[in-house]
Amino acid sequence: ARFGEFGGQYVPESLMDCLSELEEGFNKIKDDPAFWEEYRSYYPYMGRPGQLHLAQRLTDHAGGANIWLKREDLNHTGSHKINNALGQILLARRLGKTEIIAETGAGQHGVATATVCAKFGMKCTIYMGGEDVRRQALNVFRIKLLGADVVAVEAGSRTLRDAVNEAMRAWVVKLDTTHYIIGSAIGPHPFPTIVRTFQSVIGDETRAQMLEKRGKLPDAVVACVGGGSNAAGMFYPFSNDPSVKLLGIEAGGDGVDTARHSATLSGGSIGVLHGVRTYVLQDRHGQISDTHSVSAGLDYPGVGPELSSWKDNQRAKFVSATDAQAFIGFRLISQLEGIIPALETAHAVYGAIELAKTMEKGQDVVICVSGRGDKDVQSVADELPKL
Ligand SMILES: CC/C=C(/N=C/c1c(COP(=O)(O)O)cnc(C)c1O)C(=O)O
Repeated sequence: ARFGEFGGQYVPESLMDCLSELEEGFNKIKDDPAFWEEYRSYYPYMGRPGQLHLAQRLTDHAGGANIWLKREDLNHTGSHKINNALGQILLARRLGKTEIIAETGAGQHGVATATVCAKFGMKCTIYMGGEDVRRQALNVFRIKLLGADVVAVEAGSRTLRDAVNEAMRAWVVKLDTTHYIIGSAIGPHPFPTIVRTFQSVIGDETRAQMLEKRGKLPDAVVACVGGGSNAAGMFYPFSNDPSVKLLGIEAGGDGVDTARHSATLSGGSIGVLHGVRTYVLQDRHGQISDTHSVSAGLDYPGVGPELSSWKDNQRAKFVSATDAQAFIGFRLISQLEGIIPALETAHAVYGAIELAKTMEKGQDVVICVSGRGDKDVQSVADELPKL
C-alpha cells in the first residue's frame, strides 16, 4: 500500500510471495468480527481496556491545558507492544505458522513477543543488538525466562537497525514455517498497516474515554516516535478529526543539529530502509547514518511510512526532545505523578508539557504513556544527581 509517495515493498523477489500471503491473511481478518472477538477475548490477559486519567500535578506544573495520561505502561509486559504482538500471533496461527521471530531494541517488543509465544506455544527467537542487550539487560533476562532465545547482533551499530537486518535475514530462509512479528510501524507493505491496525486500540479507547470523561475530543494527542507504532496507534483514530492536534516527539539525542540523534522526521530525508520508502537518516551518498538516543526504542534511523505521509501533508507535527530534555520529562512524571516511565515515553512527557504550556486552561492534551521505566533505572541512576 502507499501512503502518498511513502510505503511499498522494496524487497528481494524471495520475500514477495510471503508478503502476499501475509497481506491476504490480514485482509481476511481485518474486518472479520470473529477475529476481533478472538482478539478481545485476551483483554483480561493483556490488561485491556486501558486506563486514561488526569495528571493533576503535571497539569499544575505546566499551567495551561489539562494533561491526561493513556496508560499503555499498565498493559501486561509493561508497554504498548503487546497490542501488536497479540494481533500478529493470532494472524500467524491462522496462516499455519509454527515459529516466531522478532527484532527488539528496548526489549519491550522482545518481551511482548516472547510472552505471546509462551501463551500460544510457539518457538520464539528474538534478535537484539549487542549494545541494547547491555543497556536493556533486565528485558533480556525476562525474554529468556519466558522461554525464548535471544540472538545478540554484533554487526554495525549493534542497535535496533542491525537487529531488524538480522531478523529479516533469518526470516527469508524459513518463510514457510515462520512469521516475523515486526515490532513497529516499519517494513514493507503490509507490515505498517498491520501494526497501525493493532495499535489503534490506543486511539480508539482514548477517543471514547475522553468523550465519556470530558464530553469532547482532546485538543491534542502526543506520542514519542521510534519506528512510529504507538504514535500511529494513538493518531490514526483521530486522523479525520482536524480539531485534534497530532504531535510526535522524536529522539533529539545530543541535538538535531549534531550527528548524534535519531530524529528521522525532523532531520532526515526521503529514502529506503528495511523494505520501505520513508524518511530516513542518511548521508549524501544514501548510506544510512548511525544514530544516537539515550532510549534504545527510539534509536532507529527510519520511521513508519504513514507518519512520513502525515508529516508531508501536515496532518501531524513532529518535534524532538534531546536526551537531557527526556531526563527532565522522566523526573517530572516520576516526582509529580508517581509514574516511572520508559525513557522513550519520557520524550513524549517533555514534549506534551511544553505544548500544554502554550494552550488555554480547559483545553486537553493526552500523552500516550507507552511504557514503564523499570528497564531504564540503571541508565537513569547515573543521571539522577544532575536532574
Ligand atoms: C521494535 C523496536 C522498538 C522497541 N521499543 C520501542 C518503544 C517505543 C518506540 O517505538 P514505537 O512506538 O514503535 O515508535 C516507545 N515506547 C516504548 C516503551 C518502547 O519500548 C522495542 O524493541 O521494545
